[in-house]
Amino acid sequence: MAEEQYKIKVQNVTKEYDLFKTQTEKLKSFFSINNKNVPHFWSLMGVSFTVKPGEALGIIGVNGSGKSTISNIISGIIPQTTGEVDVKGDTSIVAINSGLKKNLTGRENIRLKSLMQGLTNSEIDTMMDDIISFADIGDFVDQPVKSYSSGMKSRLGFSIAVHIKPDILIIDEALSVGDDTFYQKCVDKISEFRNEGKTIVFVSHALKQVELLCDRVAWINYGKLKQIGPTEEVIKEYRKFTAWFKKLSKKDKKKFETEQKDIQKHFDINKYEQSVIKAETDAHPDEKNVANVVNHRFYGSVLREKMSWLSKGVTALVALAIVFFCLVNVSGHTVTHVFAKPASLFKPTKVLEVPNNRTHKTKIVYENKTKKHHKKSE
Ligand SMILES: Nc1ncnc2c1ncn2[C@@H]1O[C@H](COP(=O)(O)OP(=O)(O)OP(=O)(O)O)[C@@H](O)[C@H]1O
Repeated sequence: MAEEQYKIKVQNVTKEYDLFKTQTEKLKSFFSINNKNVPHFWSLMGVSFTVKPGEALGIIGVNGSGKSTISNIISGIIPQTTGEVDVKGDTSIVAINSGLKKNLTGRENIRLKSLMQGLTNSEIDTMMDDIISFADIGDFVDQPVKSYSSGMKSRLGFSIAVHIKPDILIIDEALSVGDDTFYQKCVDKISEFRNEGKTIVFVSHALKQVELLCDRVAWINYGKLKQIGPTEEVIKEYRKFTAWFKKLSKKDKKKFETEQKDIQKHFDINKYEQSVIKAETDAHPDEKNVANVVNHRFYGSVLREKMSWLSKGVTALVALAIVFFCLVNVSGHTVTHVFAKPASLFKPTKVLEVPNNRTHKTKIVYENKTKKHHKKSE
């Protein structure tokens, strides 16, 4: 069987957040044996899909459903908690709140983002005027980005992203803040991008834009992939859902949302893994090692975000050793002396400088306890 051609593949991807209330709570959790009291939230509860080369995939869903989480994971901005993410090529993300450094000017941001994408300074110099002219932000290009409106940030971000010509362009709600003229320029640029056979992931609430720009759509619903398929079909179902939701009373809306969020809070990753193993074993009864393959897919490509007990122990030991050697250094004793007389760690040797009529100073070292003194040099 020929292997499926894809540009992006996400498989069994989850994202967990710890909902700490304070920084102290976060610090305490590092040292605590039992973290069960910290509430968890699963922004994604096992999402799988592929994006084919040259395809424009729309991602839709209500607020907080996990759209930005998945687009940030694909772009490599945040890591997934479990699952496999395979992206074949460079990505460039345009999002309202990502990518631009607010203390740098527009021009500096252009250079920084382009350098990060692997372009050389001379390539950037050649593109600079085009990027500035597309963004159309006038003299503001030499002002710090923190002084920009959200529309201006979006213009600059979009302009940089399309000019550095990535293989995959990810647009997260960035068109929603621009005005009509800029929006049309972006649509034209995206179409141009599509005609060049580049891959696009387009996250948006604007269903009309999605209909116009996307070949297929993924509907993410409270952390799960509810549906993926041809744009028309998925948008039709999504519209039915939003129409149903709008008709609910305020109380029922609240109840529905709370129920969904509760499912996300109580998601059990181990149960999910078992369900994937079962489904894959049922689908391929002759395959051996399904459990190992699934476990490797879940955890093989992610760094554990939480430290194991062994790592915590080793980190604590290293920290203690560093503190010990600092104290030994400050005390002025040798390590063997401190081991022989641990109390001396807190009784530093005194160094007195006695002036004399020679060209260098004479140091007389007094040991605290004995008050003996030794001439170190003369
Ligand atoms: N750093 C974080 N810590 C805790 N929860 C987070 C964090 N980032 C996102 N979330 C939660 O994850 C869920 C998904 O967020 P995400 O931003 O992906 O949603 P979205 O679909 O893009 O929403 P919107 O349409 O409003 O942009 C939300 O409930 C959000 O509160």
